[in-house]
Amino acid sequence: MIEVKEETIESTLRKVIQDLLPSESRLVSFTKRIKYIDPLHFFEAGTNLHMDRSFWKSTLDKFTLVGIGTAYAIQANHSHQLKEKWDALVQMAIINNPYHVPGTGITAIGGMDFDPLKPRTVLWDKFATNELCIPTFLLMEKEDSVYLTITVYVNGEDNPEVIAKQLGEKERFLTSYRGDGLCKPSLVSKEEVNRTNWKQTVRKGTEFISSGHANKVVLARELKLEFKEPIHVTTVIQDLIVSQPTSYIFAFEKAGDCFIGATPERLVKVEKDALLSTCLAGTAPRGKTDEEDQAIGEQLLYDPKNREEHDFVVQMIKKSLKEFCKEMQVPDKPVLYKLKNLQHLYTPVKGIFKEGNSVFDVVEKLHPTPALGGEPREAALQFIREHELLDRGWYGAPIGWVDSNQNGEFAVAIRSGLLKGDKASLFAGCGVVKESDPEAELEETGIKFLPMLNVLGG
Ligand SMILES: C=C(O[C@H]1C=CC=C(C(=O)O)[C@@H]1O)C(=O)O
Ligand SMILES: [Mg+2]
Repeated sequence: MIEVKEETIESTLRKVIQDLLPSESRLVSFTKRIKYIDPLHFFEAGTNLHMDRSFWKSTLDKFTLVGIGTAYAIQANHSHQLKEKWDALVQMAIINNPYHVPGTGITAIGGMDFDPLKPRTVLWDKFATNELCIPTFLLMEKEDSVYLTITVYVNGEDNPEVIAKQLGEKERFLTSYRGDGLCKPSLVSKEEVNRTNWKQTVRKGTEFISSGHANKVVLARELKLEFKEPIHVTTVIQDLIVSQPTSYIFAFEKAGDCFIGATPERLVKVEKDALLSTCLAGTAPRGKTDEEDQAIGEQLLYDPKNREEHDFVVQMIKKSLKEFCKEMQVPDKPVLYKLKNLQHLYTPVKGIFKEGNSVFDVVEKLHPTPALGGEPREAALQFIREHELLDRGWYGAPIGWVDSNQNGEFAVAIRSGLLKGDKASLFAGCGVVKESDPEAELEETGIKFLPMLNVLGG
């Protein structure tokens, strides 16, 4: 990667393009600090330019990314190819970024299939098996500082003046847009897909476990929704930010379809040499009063079935992260993680990241953890592939971002749904262990639909 400093887009492009052969291409990026603008205005403005959009927010870190358009998309059949392709691209890139803050310089946002071996249905036809999108315009907000990175893929025959002018016009539109046009969705129908069959699948899961084939299998189901008019994505994001302040809010749009959610589950965060991960499994509802809520929480903390579900995740993450960390801190007991609609057992993991590894290596090693796949992984995946009546697509898989300075964060895409115009599919799963009761697991998945269902007017 070549770093250049203190030039305009046009002068940088001119120099880069004149050195390229007609058949050669380069990614060129330019980061600057801009005055405060509302990230949701910027996101909404993207629809008017008919460009795909992406969104990521970690409310706790006061960190937001909004991507508009696609300067370059990395698609791959296998997740390990993402890293190879990303490294090759960044190595050749021309990066003009005087700031050493995560989420500046070339930054990509993306996700992947939960299980690339499960045959696809039309539901997810717009989404690649693995995809990283490097947006043309990327807004990064940290605390109250806002940065804009403009990235473009040029070849030796491009005209620097024309490109710079077009980018300038779009930038002015995106950064000056003020209309929010918020519009609440009106739900007209709701269908729990295969509700009865799903309980039978859970029963099959417990039999599979009792007969010694696995210890845990995570099974998911789908809720189909229909609306009066196409769902307004910006409104959904805004409502998720307000209702789920302790979750990551994400949205990834592809040719009009949008995968969106509010997940509490961090898979991995890498910033310089600090690594963070999360074990999240074991669930109970919130109480209606403080006393009831505390009592439910206490019960969850000591409930053997939920502790077992949780412990498989802790053991696996601990074991998997050893090779990546010089030091690691993992508390030996979970605490409660409270969300608006439910509470979880939670064990945070902290480590000192060993040099020479990347966030992609960790994602590949961890996915799927027993919070989404099961234990042991292969037997659980085989069971899910054969018996789950659902195309998970990107649900339950890593979703997140990475930048050219090796920072990045991926969450597990749960509490999510796929919006397709005036229709939506929501997904929710639960950890099935030997003692699982199908009716109780059905109820648990029912609560897990709520973060998305509530903001969609259900
Ligand atoms: C699979 C989901 O949740 C996982 C994460 C936390 C708790 C879980 C549980 O208690 O079953 C699940 O393992 C989902 O929300 O769709
Ligand atoms: Mg559970």
